[in-house]
Amino acid sequence: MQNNDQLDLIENFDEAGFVFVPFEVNGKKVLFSTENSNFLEFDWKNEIEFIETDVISKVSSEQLFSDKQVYERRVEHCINYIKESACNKIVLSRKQMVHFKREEVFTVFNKLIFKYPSAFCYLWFHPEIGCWMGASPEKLIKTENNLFETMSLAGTQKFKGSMRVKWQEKEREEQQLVTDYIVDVLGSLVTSVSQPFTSKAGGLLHICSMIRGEMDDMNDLKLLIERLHPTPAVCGLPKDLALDFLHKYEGYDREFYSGFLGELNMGAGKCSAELFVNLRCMQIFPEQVAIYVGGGITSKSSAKKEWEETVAKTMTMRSVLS
Ligand SMILES: C=C(O[C@H]1C=CC=C(C(=O)O)[C@@H]1O)C(=O)O
Repeated sequence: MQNNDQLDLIENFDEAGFVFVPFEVNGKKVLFSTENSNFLEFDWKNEIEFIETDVISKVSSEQLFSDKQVYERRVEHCINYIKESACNKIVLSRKQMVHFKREEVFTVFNKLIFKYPSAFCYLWFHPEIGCWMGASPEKLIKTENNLFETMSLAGTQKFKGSMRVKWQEKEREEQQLVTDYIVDVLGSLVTSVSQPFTSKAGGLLHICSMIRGEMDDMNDLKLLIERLHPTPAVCGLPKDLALDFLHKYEGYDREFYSGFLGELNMGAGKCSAELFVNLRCMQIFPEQVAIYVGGGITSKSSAKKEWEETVAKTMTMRSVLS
């Protein structure tokens, strides 16, 4: 917890503290520095209790109907653009407004950490930026001295009780594009790439590959981040064309959704970091929340399925809001 209300920004990723970085590379990169923060520790497993219910927070059917029409039209436009341009993939997204009582923020966060023990769960607030909460399944980068690990995560289907699932060509291709991009931008730093495997994130399954490597200098974290962010798991390929499309047609500002966040322990002889992509997240307002969701569009996408995928992704947050 930062012990003042200053807004400290980060530039070089050679600091120590907790970073919160938006999707746009030129946006404000916020740092809660270790120096200006107090640390509170508690064993949440003994402190809180979560009773699972089947209640999902409601969105009116009129709202869903109009959101669906707008999103499906955007997806169709995106598919046509991909077919006619040099773009292979664009990760289109939207935000879903859901009713919420701000007083419930800590109850909701308790539910989140209980429900998604393997995700990176966070609750973040700064008076000048606002309040965000999320349960990210995607590691952007983890470093320890000069060793690093990153992840290629893409392709989505609902978890229906088994991890032994079949992946369609569209999902396999879309994940391979992310792996190829990461291997390409990190070049000779990469030492190993795992086979793709199925990974579970709440009620969803994704295809994942782990990519590991060695930095020439253990202070090269900034360089790695600049090469990786935003990856084609949240933006698209080629990056400049995808970004241009998103700026023109996505229709809203992503702010911190699909940016990244996490701990930096750099300087004073220390060199480690663990940063996560800000997915499965929401922005909290006094009476409602904005849940952010997206999906990778390729020439093989269907607008209806892409809508359904984003609805399934909203459930990660909606199922703790009830
Ligand atoms: C962009 C999101 O997910 C990414 C990560 C995993 C699977 C994805 C997909 O199947 O499209 C996305 O690339 C999101 O959850 O908002």
